[in-house]
Amino acid sequence: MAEIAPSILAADFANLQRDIEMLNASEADYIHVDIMDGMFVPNISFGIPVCEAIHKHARKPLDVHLMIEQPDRYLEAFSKAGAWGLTVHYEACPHLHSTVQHIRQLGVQPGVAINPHTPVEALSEILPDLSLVLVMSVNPGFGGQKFIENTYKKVATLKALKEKFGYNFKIEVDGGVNLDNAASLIQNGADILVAGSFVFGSANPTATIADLKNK
Ligand SMILES: O=C(CO)[C@H](O)[C@H](O)COP(=O)(O)O
Ligand SMILES: [Fe+2]
Repeated sequence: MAEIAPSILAADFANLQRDIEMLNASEADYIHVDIMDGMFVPNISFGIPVCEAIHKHARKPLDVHLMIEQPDRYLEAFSKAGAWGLTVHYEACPHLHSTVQHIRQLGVQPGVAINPHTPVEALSEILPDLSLVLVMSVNPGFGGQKFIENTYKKVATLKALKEKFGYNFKIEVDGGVNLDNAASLIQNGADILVAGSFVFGSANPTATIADLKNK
């Protein structure tokens, strides 16, 4: 069984409060909040005021995924906007250790995300400092993409490192997650599954969250 983090990116933005209330009443463990700047990724999603608005109604921790360049500029603002966790991209952070320490100093759980082409081994020196490693199972920027199969191997490698060194970080998988790949992801070591379009595109999102949770 894994924890579930539905991605609000796939919600109906004109009915955000309604969709947050649905998540509050569901078996979701977190609300995944995708921030895209049109620079690190080609798409723009939403920013700090929307994160604040989500936080006002959410009764689940906000798992904030920053797909932005130079994220250090905005860590404090997202922390004040209610982030429980702040995940930055390895590919966007030349001073990753400093960025991670900054997140922790803000009292927020630090996470690092890796794109599909980035090997898990690139994180070896930072793993002891992390609460979360987010493995992108699609190229970041858009919901509704096809799951990349190589993700299983990366999750298994991370799990082996956790066991070998006794690290505490959770392994989160983000992109194209559905009921066809959830069980294998969990078997390979995933602790948290992000699902956007599979949840919000289903006829009964509450039941879909429960189905994913009970895998
Ligand atoms: O970070 C993301 C995209 O960059 C999203 O969290 C992810 O794509 C979730 O959406 P879906 O489940 O529809 O793939
Ligand atoms: Fe995400």
